[in-house]
Amino acid sequence: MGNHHSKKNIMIATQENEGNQIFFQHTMPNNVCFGCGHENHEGLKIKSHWEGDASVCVWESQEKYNGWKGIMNGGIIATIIDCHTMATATMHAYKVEGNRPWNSDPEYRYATGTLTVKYLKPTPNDVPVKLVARVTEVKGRKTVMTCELWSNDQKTAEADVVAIRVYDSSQQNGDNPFKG
Ligand SMILES: CCCCCCCCCC(=O)SCCNC(=O)CCNC(=O)[C@H](O)C(C)(C)COP(=O)(O)OP(=O)(O)OC[C@H]1O[C@@H](n2cnc3c(N)ncnc32)[C@H](O)[C@@H]1OP(=O)(O)O
Repeated sequence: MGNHHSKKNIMIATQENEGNQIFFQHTMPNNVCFGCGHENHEGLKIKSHWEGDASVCVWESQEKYNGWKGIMNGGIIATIIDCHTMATATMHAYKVEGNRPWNSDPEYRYATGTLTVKYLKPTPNDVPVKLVARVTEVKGRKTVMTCELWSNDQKTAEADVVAIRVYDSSQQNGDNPFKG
């Protein structure tokens, strides 16, 4: 059992650390989220990483995520922005605490408080998109971010996002709906 488990972890690490790139989501086991969970086999499986102070996600859509034919569905755009920014808020919190790993204590979890997307141009659904998020403010349990969506060299959407820290293992008392 123990061996089986560690083999599985090794396999995940090999598959997912493409090149030497470490993606935020690959340090997050048991993540069943539709947008970013690698345990959600029907999900979008986005992958985010730091490029300096910005977090970046390159994601390739599929035909089933069309809005109008050939144009990416707006809800899917909101979903990838949501997941990329929640992972960014999470990893930023760990980064400012000495870049400690996600599986170290205390464990923090974030949920979307507010997500405002401005759709600027149609986003082609048949070329990879790039998300670029930046933390603009951390205040109490809130992390405020901007996120841009780029298709080729065109910015097709921009978002303002507020993530709220909804779980802190050092403060946990009683039930927490986000701990499941
Ligand atoms: C680990 C990485 C993997 C990530 C995977 C999962 C990513 C998935 C992301 C999601 O889809 S999460 C699901 C969608 N979001 C939710 O279900 C959240 C539902 N809402 C809530 O549970 C509560 O409304 C919430 C926790 C967001 C806030 O309630 P609280 O009672 O904790 O907030 P409180 O009233 O104490 O306010 C704390 C601060 O947050 C601010 N705030 C509260 N709700 C807000 C809101 N909705 N938007 C923006 N700011 C908000 C509030 O103004 C205040 O700021 P200040 O300290 O500056 O005064």
